[in-house]
Formats: sequence, structure tokens, C-alpha cells
Amino acid sequence: MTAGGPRIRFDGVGLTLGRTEILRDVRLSVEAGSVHALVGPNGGGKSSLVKALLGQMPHRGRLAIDWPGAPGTVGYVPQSLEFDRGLPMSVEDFMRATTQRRPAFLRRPREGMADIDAALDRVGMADKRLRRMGALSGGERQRVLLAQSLIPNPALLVLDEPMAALDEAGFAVFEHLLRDWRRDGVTVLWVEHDLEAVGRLADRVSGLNRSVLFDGAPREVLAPERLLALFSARPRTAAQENREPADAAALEAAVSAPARPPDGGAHPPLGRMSRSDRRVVQ
Ligand SMILES: Nc1ncnc2c1ncn2[C@@H]1O[C@H](COP(=O)(O)OP(=O)(O)OP(=O)(O)O)[C@@H](O)[C@H]1O
Repeated sequence: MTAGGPRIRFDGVGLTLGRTEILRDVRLSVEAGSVHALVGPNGGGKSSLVKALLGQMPHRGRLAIDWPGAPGTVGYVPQSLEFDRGLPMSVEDFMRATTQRRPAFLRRPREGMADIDAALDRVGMADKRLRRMGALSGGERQRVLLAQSLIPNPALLVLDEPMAALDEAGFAVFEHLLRDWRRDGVTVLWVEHDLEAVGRLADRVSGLNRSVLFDGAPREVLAPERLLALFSARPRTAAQENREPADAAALEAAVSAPARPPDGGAHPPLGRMSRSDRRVVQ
């Protein structure tokens, strides 16, 4: 159980690297204890924004984290982490290295292992603890990245495409974690391309393409026209405007599913966007 997550405010946040303007005047509020999704096209600046939040990228403007009491723990799941196949680092070694502040050689052999065991168990990786990190599949590596973010119990979680390599069982693990975080009042900032999952699981969603193009409840803002405007690389022609594109129909089906009730309870059958459908909007 955690103390409750913070509120986050991005107030006129900008970022320019070299001659490239990556973020411009980003204004956004992430409410305490909410699951807030960030969606947008490739290169839209989502990872850069969360890295600015984590202090890994410079920024202009104001970025505030308002903790309800003393600052809590921030958990982070990066978009990807590559390991050489031959690197002699097991899952257990990786977990120990990422979940302690002291150098590994100063730690007693079993110190912290109960937490590591519990975290690996929650993501279904307990039986692969001795496997080398470089030998894991993409989905298994993703599960380990999720596991390391659970120690110590986070009050703020920043997730950068945590579902990218997960299979259906991995989705179920992630959804279970999300339910627990919501129950515990953890604030979750979640970069995601799976719009069906966002429509179903997020409390709020913001569309980012350099600046914020929309922000609101998924049911309200994930409308096909908005998404086409956000994800289209080129402006649409007049001819395209006059006919209903197949993409819009796919998007309509994907986002018309009812949102999950706040208590995480049962919901009616959902429309589902397949991975190939998702490619339509990327
Ligand atoms: N260190 C850097 N130096 C220069 N340009 C960068 C750097 N990091 C990111 N960029 C550029 O910033 C832009 C935004 O990248 P970012 O990774 O934030 O986008 P994203 O929305 O997370 O994309 P994706 O959905 O593909 O993960 C891209 O054009 C990228 O090439």
C-alpha cells in the first residue's frame, strides 16, 4: 500500500534539441491517483515529455509534481532496454542492480530478495529468474522491466509503452497491475499506442504531437476525426474529406467500447482493435 500519488502539472513546457523543436508550450495536468494516457504519432514527443518529467531531458517552462505529503517513490518503465545475448547478467542480477541504491558488492546475499521474488511473481517471471537478460524474449524482458518498477512500492509510475511486446497473458498481467495501482491511488502516466487499451483502461487521455492537441476522458476525445487529425502525417485532401475513409470506421469500432468503470469492475463486451488495425493510425 502506498501513500497516494502526486498531481503533475506541465505548464508551457518546451524542448528544442539542436535545431529541432520537439515540444512546444505543452500544458497538461495529470490528476493525483489517475491513470493518464499519452497518445500520438511516432516522433510526437511522448518519450521526450516523460524524460523531461524524470529529469533526463532539459526543458523550458514549468513542470511541477505536487505530492500529497512527503515525496514518494517514482517507478519508471522505459520504452526498451537492449542487452547483449552474451552478457552474464541474470534476471535476478538485473533486479538486484536496479532496485538498490548501494553498490551490489555491499549488499548481503539475500537482502531484498523477498521483494524481488514477489515482484517477479506478480509479472509471471519467477521461474525465469536465473535466465540471462540477453536471452529473454521481448515480452519477457518487458515483464522484467515492469517488475523492477514495483520496488519499492511506487506512488508515481511513468510507463513508456509497457505493453509493446506483451502477448495476451502479458496484457492480463499489465491490466491486473493497473487495477492494483488504481486501487492504491498511484498516479500513472502511461505512453501507449494501443488505443483500444487506452479507451478501456485510462481515466484520461491526451493527444501529443509536439504540443497537446486534445485532452479529456477517452470516451469523449478518442473520436475518429480527432485521431485522424492527430496521426495523419499529411493534411487530408478535399476528395478524402468527401468520403468516409475505412480508417475512420476501424477507429470508430476501436474506441466506441465503453470505458471500464472506475472500480475496475466488469464491463460489457468490448470492441477490440487488432494489432494490424492499430497500424492504421501510426
Ligand atoms: N537526444 C535527442 N537528440 C535529438 N533528437 C531527439 C533526441 N531524442 C529524441 N529526439 C527526436 O525528438 C522527436 C520526438 O521523439 P520521442 O521519442 O519523444 O517521440 P515519441 O512520441 O515518444 O515517439 P514514438 O511513438 O515513436 O516512441 C523525434 O523526432 C526524435 O528523433
